[in-house]
Amino acid sequence: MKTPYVELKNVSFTYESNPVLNNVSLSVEEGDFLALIGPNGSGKSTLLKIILGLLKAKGEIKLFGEPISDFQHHEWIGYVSQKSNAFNSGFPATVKEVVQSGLTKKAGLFKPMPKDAKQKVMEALKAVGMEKFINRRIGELSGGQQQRVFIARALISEPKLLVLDEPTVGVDIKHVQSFYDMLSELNKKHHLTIILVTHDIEAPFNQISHVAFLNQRILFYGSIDEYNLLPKEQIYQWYGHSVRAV
Ligand SMILES: Nc1ncnc2c1ncn2[C@@H]1O[C@H](COP(=O)(O)OP(=O)(O)OP(=O)(O)O)[C@@H](O)[C@H]1O
Repeated sequence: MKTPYVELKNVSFTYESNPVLNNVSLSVEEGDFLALIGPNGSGKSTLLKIILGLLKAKGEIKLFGEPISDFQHHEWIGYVSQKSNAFNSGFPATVKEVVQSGLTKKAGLFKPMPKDAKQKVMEALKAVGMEKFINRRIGELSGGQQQRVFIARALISEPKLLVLDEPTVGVDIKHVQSFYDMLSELNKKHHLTIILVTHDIEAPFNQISHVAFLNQRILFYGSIDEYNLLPKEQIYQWYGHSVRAV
């Protein structure tokens, strides 16, 4: 059996006196495309921060087979946070500069850029369909385009696992499908394992492989085929009153 990239067993977390995660267990294997879904405030971002080592939780957490406390290869995990695409039009950095800044994770802040930096920037931009925008100012792009640039920035350090927190926030509704198509291509063609956090249960899930439904605890975890067999009313009920069945 392959070693899971992420393995959580009975993970619990409390902010001061506010319990947020209760006995969460799940695993992400190489090649998976996992959607972590749940309503606002259900603990999704907190769980990601625990996986990224930014918050310390109770329970067992292993990354690439190692206990998180021993894990050193942080460059294996690319992360794009929820509010990464909040630039105003006056922001001076170009797409090239933003993507290239992702190389410092691998090269180290004060080391020179590798000689093939430009080529790597181009490859990362091609993978997200943004190569034509290399010399544009990041602030002049749409929310969805900026999000793609931030994914390219994460890809440039050649991660094995890409973690995306609500990547379609700020993406125009008519571009959401092509955004998911791009992620699917990264998963299938570039063999990238992906964890995607979203509170959107209407997202086009046809390209993902697994779903974990979180609301403080895991209410469902399984393949997309198993998820699709769930009665819609059940999913809406898990969401509480924030979403109505159609
Ligand atoms: N730094 C913090 N200190 C205290 N409580 C926090 C902190 N960050 C989040 N919380 C609380 O923890 C709970 C879970 O928050 P979290 O951001 O993990 O949820 P989420 O599922 O990602 O929500 P959303 O979909 O709205 O982004 C919420 O009740 C939130 O108010």
